[in-house]
Amino acid sequence: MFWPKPSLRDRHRPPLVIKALTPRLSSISSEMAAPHSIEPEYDLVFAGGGTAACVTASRLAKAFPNLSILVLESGPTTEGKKEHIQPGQFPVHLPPTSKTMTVTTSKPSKHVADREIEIRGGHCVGGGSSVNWMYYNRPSKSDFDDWVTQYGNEGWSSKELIPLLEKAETYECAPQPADSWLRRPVESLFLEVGPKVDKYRPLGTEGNDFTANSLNKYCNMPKWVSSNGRRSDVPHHYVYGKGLSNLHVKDGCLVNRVIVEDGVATGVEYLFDKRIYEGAPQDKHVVKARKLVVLGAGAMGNPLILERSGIGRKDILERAGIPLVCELPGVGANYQDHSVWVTPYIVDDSCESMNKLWRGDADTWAKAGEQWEKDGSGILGTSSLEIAIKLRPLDHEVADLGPEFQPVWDEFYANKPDKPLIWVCLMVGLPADQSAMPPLNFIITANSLNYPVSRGHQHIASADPYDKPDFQCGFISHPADLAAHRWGYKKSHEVTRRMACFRGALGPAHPAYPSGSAAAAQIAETGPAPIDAPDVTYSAADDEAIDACIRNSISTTFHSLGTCAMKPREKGGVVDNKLNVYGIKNLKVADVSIPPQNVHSNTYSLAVVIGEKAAVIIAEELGGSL
Ligand SMILES: Cc1cc2nc3c(=O)[nH]c(=O)nc-3n(C[C@H](O)[C@H](O)[C@H](O)COP(=O)(O)OP(=O)(O)OC[C@H]3O[C@@H](n4cnc5c(N)ncnc54)[C@H](O)[C@@H]3O)c2cc1C
Repeated sequence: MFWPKPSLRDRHRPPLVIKALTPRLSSISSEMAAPHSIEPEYDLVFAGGGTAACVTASRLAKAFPNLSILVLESGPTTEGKKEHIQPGQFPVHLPPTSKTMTVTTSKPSKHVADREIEIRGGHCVGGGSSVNWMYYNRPSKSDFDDWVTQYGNEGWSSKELIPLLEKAETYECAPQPADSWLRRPVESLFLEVGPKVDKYRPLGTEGNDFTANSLNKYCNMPKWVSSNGRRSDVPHHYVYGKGLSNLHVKDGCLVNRVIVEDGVATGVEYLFDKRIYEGAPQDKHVVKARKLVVLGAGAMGNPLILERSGIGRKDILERAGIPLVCELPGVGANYQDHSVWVTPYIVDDSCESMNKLWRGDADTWAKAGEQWEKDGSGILGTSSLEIAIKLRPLDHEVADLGPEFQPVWDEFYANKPDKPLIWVCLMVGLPADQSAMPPLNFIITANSLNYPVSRGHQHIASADPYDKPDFQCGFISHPADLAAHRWGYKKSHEVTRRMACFRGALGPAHPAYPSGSAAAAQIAETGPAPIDAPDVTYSAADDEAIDACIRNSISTTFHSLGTCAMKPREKGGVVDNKLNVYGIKNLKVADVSIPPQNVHSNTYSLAVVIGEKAAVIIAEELGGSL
């Protein structure tokens, strides 16, 4: 969810790297010269073997046993590896040295205090589903319906997509047993204190029901973790061991470009990824696709493959020396994420947390490992993201967000009651390098903006597939986004500072208020405020301090999307409602690069539903059904 890099003027902060956990990464053989033998031709070829691609490919492989399907994934395989199975291990994928994640660095921008923000993405079979934080959050109905009413994508309404999402769902969200480590005291405290602090926002039971009923309630949230404590990733549930002999998933295969002949995609060019298979020869190979090429390289990968194939904005291709095949200016535009402001707090030792595990404490690892082996329970069996509130300003609160936000409210939110503005979640631990910090007990609250107005882009900088792209995340470049984060922080802080376990805000990550203000006095407190204490009052100068802190700290939820938008070509679209790339036959895109507009939820569920929908579309075109 976050992995903030200190700003240039904030170098004193510790580098946020979980060094202690790094050695646990599995090592990947560097000796194989030709890691795979790949046939010269398949019926379908997938470029990228992430979340959505694995869903689509496996559904089709099962429904059409005579169809040969190749999936080329640039990252390593995940089969049977504990770091992809044990939920509590998710932070091991985050360090900069990780081979299971890519890091894409956004160019510095004045909106984020000239910082370079790093965005991580899954880089392994299963993509994000194999490394993410497993928080299960569903979009709202209107999120899908907007794709039809605003962008003309027939077939993508909530009525059509929700059954597909439910088909994929196997998670269990029944109440947890009393002795479960899930819903620990600190989380119960948040759920208990929240409704007392804010009389308009009660305790709820279902945070995830597609409608306005989920909003403005303090709720338990489900996770992509099964009752036996296993990560619900896509490959272990759709691909590995499923007897799909016609589905060939090859790891360490980096797709360079799509081969287009006379306007038809006929295959892809790939090479063995030297980051996975060190020393592998770097010559390029071609594999033909008899029927279809499907891009599933995600919001970060697809624009790069398309542009290297000559499909994209003319000036970008010219700059990289790539001949134009199809002019499609929308490729790589429209980049979106859910920007997040993570605020750490110190809590007392009564709060059982993940901190010792994530600091690499050997004893904690040994005990947690033993317990997990026994029955999948304990801290290795959870991702520790269990509760949330989806905040939507009430009518009397909208004015508090200020004049920059009002037009956005009027245009986007006012008539869509199922759209929250910010979701706040609490994590019982600080998933970052704590080696330079005192061994205190930390929790974090994370305030994520659901529908940022700000946009970024992802483009190639050259024709070299290993080159760093020209990436701009665009965070808080629109003032309404800043206003929304400011409001969300004030709301969640009122709850956290009243929890009995509260022992202070972790200084550098919170605003540096001007001395003498009420906010400055409050932020220095080292114990809980009474439930009936007045809310903090903020002066204009305090708000400026908050804004500065947001610019200095804002980060990513790793929910990159929208860079190959499904909308009309003349409006910057890249694919039509059947996922066909405009201007090229036999080429589709199927993953979270296609949403024309954001959804409020975390994006694993979105990737799965897009994968399911893509399978339905392709099955129909193949003359069958699922
Ligand atoms: C650290 C992290 C935490 C997250 N936490 C959550 C969470 O708690 N809950 C939630 O709902 N969502 C979460 N997400 C988001 C969610 O996992 C992703 O949005 C989703 O998995 C994206 O699916 P996708 O199919 O679009 O792309 P991906 O799953 O990213 O798949 C794209 C694949 O393509 C491969 N690829 C890229 N370029 C090439 C190329 N040229 N050749 C071959 N292969 C290529 C990549 O290696 C990758 O495996 C998280 C994501 C991350 C990274």
